[in-house]
Amino acid sequence: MLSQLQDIMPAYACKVVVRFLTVLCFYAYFRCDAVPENSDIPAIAEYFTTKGRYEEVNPHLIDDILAVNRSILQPPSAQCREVHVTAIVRHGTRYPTGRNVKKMQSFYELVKSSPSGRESWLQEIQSQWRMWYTEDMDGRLVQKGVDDLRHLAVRLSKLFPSMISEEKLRAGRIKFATSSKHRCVNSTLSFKAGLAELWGIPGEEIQHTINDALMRFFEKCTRFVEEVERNTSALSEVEKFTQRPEMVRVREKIADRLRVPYSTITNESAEAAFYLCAYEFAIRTVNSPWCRLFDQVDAQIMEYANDLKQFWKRGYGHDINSKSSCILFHDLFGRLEKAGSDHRSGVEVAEAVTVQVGHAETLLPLLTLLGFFKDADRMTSTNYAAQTGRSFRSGRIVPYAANLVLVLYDCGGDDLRLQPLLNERPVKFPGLSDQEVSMPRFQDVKELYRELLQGCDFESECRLVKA
Ligand SMILES: O=P(O)(O)O[C@H]1[C@H](OP(=O)(O)O)[C@@H](OP(=O)(O)O)[C@H](O)[C@@H](O)[C@H]1OP(=O)(O)O
Repeated sequence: MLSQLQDIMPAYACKVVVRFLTVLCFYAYFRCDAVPENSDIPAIAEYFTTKGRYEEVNPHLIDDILAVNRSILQPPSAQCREVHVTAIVRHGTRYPTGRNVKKMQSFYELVKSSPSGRESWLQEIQSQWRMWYTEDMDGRLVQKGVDDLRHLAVRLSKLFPSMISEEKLRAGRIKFATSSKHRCVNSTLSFKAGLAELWGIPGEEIQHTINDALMRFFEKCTRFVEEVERNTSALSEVEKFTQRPEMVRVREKIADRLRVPYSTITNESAEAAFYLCAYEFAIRTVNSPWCRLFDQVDAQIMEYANDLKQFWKRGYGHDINSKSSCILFHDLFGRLEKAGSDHRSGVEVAEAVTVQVGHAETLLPLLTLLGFFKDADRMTSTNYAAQTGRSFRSGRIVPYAANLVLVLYDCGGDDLRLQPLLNERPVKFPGLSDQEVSMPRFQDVKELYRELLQGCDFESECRLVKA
């Protein structure tokens, strides 16, 4: 090329042109290339929201899945004894739902028919990777999800050895309840199997009940179903965000990386690409080539899009979202109250431990009702830039196997304490000031939620008010 150039221009000019063309070629190559990945964990794994692994919230478990740190539990005095433990748990890692498998299959066909990639990651998708997801997977629990719950059971028994114990299990003082969905039932069986293996007892002897009134309250709450679930305008901010510049740019960058027209990449395409990256990692622990379609900025925008859905469908977006969990709130505090009064009157607490297995949409409305992760500004389609520091990040709150654990302690002299933990880390009840010192008094917690304890009636909250 240089010789041809020299025929038409002076030598010094040739060098300038060649240098410019070289820089241009490098720019062209890297402009379309995806994010360089050289680790087992996708650089964007923290942004997978409700499709994220539990380990991203507790990275110490990557090296030791059974690691616990009992020093995080700091009762105010050595005489404090656990009276009752309640764990409300999301099921473990699961397959995509049928609806998302369809999106993923369509996007895979689109990428297969895109121009042959020069990049190794695109060549891998187009010539090696095979679509293995099928619609009949339908959100079922995967082996990783079985392990998630088995390991959680062992860790919680190590954290609370006097409560989650073989003795209490054999005495029938550990009760299990689950959503009827197969992913939750199988998660419950896995949790029980974890304990059975730990203590060498047959797992099938441990009973559990199906309780959708508690674990799937959102289906039973008529006002939620009519005003949110079946009302597309309830999620209007979610829809609007798909047309905002941030999300438009994400789609354009995917199109650039695939060298297809911008019109080819729809919002469902971007979702499907993100899900393929997230599920390949969560289910197979593979940093798949699909993740190369997103850089960190793209992933943060995809995270916001899903958090926006969780905010408006399960969180602070609509009051009925949290009020639909009143039935679970009263079940929880009613049991704590009974355990406290039985213990104080010298009666054995019949239900020492309760394990309830549900969904992300079981936990998020309850956490919202309790005031957790409430930010100063509501999440909308237009304030993404101002929300980058938000606390309402669903991947940090309800990853697979997420768990809200409440421990009631008797510290003597009528001093009952209540310690909340989320994903095995102590959290502070929002609005209680003196928690810096130690776990709050149960009485102070009840005072904090007095209005809810006296009201929050599921039937009246969920009754559809005639227009
Ligand atoms: O986007 P999908 O279809 O996966 O959404 C699922 C929910 O999954 P999530 O949004 O939480 O990742 C699923 O919640 P899960 O805790 O059971 O995984 C929910 O049960 C299912 O109905 C879908 O929720 P949606 O709100 O109906 O989209």
